[in-house]
Amino acid sequence: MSADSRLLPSYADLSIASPAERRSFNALVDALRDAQEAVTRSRPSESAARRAAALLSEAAELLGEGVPDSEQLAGRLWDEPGRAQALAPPLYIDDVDGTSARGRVTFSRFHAGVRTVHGGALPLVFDEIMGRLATTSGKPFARTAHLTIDYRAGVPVDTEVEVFARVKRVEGRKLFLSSELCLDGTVLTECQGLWVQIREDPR
Ligand SMILES: CCCCCCCCCCCCCCCC(=O)SCCNC(=O)CCNC(=O)[C@H](O)C(C)(C)COP(=O)(O)OP(=O)(O)OC[C@H]1O[C@@H](n2cnc3c(N)ncnc32)[C@H](O)[C@@H]1OP(=O)(O)O
Repeated sequence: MSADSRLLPSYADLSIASPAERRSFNALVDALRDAQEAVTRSRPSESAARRAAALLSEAAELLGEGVPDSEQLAGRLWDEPGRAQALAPPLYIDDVDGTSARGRVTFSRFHAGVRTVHGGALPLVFDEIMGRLATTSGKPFARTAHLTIDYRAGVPVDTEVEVFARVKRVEGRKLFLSSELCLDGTVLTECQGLWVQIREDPR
């Protein structure tokens, strides 16, 4: 896959892994997402639960103790939807320019509370799209300082919803952004956010 540099944050480093390593690691994270969802949906027999637990433990053992976080790939494959981490659902970012961003996401039962998406899972997506918007188009590294969420209506699982974000104004190092998650033109959840460009890049 050839990355569209317009969609990537200023700090994305695509040279951290070869194309083959990227593909195999991304497939591993996809399998982890599938396992999370399968566990959530299942009601296994005692023996099936024990067998599945043993297989998952074997996979964890195979992966070993890991590398220092500066070398990890999880969360850093910026051109992959979900950037190879399994905490947040994969966000497909379709467009980002200097002032707005647009994407799509499908939550599944792993992220559900009672029939609708859990209120703690939604900020993962807002932080992702607004964070991407705050740091693309040549903007320097910035951190999330403040988020306010309004839950207008429940977000359904297993349904693709659209996510929009925009820069409302910039005051020095402060970027004020807003974002909303919509289904068929109806706003389900909205978010106001403040990103602050840090004085010194720590990376
Ligand atoms: C899905 C999971 C995946 C996991 C896979 C991970 C994979 C890994 C990949 C790498 C990922 C990289 C992604 C990076 C993005 C983060 O890391 S975001 C993480 C969450 N955010 C944080 O941890 C931020 C913690 N806070 C801070 O670091 C500092 O407080 C900040 C936000 C940088 C600000 O610090 P500062 O520059 O010293 O700010 P300061 O000079 O005090 O204030 C500047 C201005 O901002 C205002 N301000 C500051 N904070 C606030 C606030 N909270 N409210 C209102 N105003 C504020 C001040 O009032 C001030 O305003 P003015 O007086 O200038 O008008």
